[in-house]
Amino acid sequence: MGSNLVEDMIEASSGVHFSGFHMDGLESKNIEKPTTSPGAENVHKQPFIIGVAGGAASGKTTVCDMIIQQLHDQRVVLVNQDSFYHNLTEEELARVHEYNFDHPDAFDTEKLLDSIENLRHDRAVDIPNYDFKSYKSNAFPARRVNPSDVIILEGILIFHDPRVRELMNMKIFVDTDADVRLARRIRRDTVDRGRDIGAVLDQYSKFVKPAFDDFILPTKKYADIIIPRGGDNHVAIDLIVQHIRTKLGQNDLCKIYPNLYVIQSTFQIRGMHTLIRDSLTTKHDFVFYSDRLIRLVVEHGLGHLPFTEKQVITPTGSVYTGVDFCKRLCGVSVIRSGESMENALRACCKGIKIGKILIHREGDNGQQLIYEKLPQDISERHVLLLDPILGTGAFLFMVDNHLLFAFIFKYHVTNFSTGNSAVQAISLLIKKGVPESNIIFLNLISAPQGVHVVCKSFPRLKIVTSEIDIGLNEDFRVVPGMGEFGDRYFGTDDDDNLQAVASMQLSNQSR
Ligand SMILES: Nc1ncnc2c1ncn2[C@@H]1O[C@H](COP(=O)(O)OP(=O)(O)O)[C@@H](O)[C@H]1O
Ligand SMILES: Nc1ccn([C@@H]2O[C@H](COP(=O)(O)O)[C@@H](O)[C@H]2O)c(=O)n1
Ligand SMILES: [Mg+2]
Repeated sequence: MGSNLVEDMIEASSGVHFSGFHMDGLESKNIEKPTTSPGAENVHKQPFIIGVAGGAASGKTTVCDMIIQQLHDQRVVLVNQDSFYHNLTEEELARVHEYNFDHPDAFDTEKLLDSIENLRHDRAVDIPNYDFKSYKSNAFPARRVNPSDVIILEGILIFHDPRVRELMNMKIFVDTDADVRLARRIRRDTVDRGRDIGAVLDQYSKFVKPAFDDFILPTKKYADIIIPRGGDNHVAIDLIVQHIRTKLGQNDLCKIYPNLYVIQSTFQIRGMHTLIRDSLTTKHDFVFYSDRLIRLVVEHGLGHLPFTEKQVITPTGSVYTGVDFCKRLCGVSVIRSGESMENALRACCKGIKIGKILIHREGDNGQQLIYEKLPQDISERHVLLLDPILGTGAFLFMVDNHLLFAFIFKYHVTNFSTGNSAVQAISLLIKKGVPESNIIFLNLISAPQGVHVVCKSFPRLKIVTSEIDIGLNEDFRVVPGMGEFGDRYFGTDDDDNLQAVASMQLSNQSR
């Protein structure tokens, strides 16, 4: 590629671009469109959903009760899978000892999904109160459950259906020895449920044990946390409660995507954001405060790199056990805005190699022209991908049964210099052999739409950002945003015009 062409493209990339793929003709395709009303998807807070599975009488309910007790200042609701047992027919009731209550088909999973969907959308639901004595789910009045900050789903087979599993932000498996479970079950079923010990043992050997081996135990692999000894394991429960508290204090998107990291907000950080977002801020101040913020994001991103232990001798002759920095690193900036982050990276990582990527729409046929200059051995390096704004999303889709990098298009109008190019850049890095888990994407501001696309498409990559904005406006620009980052940073915006508009808006507001 000739240098003139590259220069032309860099020049062109400072304006608003229609990249890759046009909306025309797309309406009929079944492709999710981004929300155009700013923040629509963000206004409603998503609950933190915890799944608790394990064998019958393993201590699931006990663990849930302890979590709820410790989260006393949060709105927490427990939804038990038992509530969704099918009602038995007269025939089944007559031969209840032959009914398998431990099989996945014993539950009305559609109804459970429906209830959770309602709770997630802020609607109260009526959950049946199952009666283990009469085997009926309508023996008692239903329980009214209100939307909450935390929803705990508990049950022997709560991890069985992938649709239920996918709703969960955290999955816990209570792992208790089979003999302990059986002993507890005998006591519970004879004392609390008025059953005969012979029937309890028959049910156990005929249904409970085989179902545990066939359906419950195989779901243990989905657990994020396995708690041995159930409610006796106070350390595990404390850690879980701490984790939930952290997640509740975080941006909603961090609860959904474990690969998204928003740096802890402080008044200093808010102050810097206030300055760079202010349309009246001078170029000099914009660059100064952007640089400060970028430095923080870079330092935070570096904290996600692997390390090795290292011991040194201090001047007092003592041993200090510390860590050695990860050596095989490289930065990659997405031209042009990403270049504003290079200095901060160089200041933190002496002599770091920095590659560049430019992605440009060529013509109207959706072709992408990609300029890249990357280190030869990039596949062996951890990559810090630099782009200050993650704006719109993009979609991976199939064309003629081929899912290829060349077919990754943006499906709507976007500003080329903002984050949408991230998906193409990441795909290019992966195509060059960089493992997805070796990529850390650093930016200052992310729009939820961009986060959804990047985090879903690349779940092993990490995004480190300093603030998540409300959304995108009808022009697919991040709002509240900060305008054209590249233009403001490199001084190619029409300052006078911008400031005149802002002053006019301010004076209108104060009238
Ligand atoms: N750590 C424990 N020590 C003693 N008994 C326990 C313990 N955990 C639970 N139990 C008892 O065992 C029975 C089953 O516990 P539960 O929490 O209801 O299990 P699950 O919900 O998994 O069926 C209950 O009677 C409960 O009181
Ligand atoms: N009518 C019923 C319904 C269910 N069971 C047993 O309950 C167990 C699940 O409940 P946990 O609280 O122990 O998780 C399951 O093993 C069923 O066999 C029942 O006995 N009668
Ligand atoms: Mg229970």
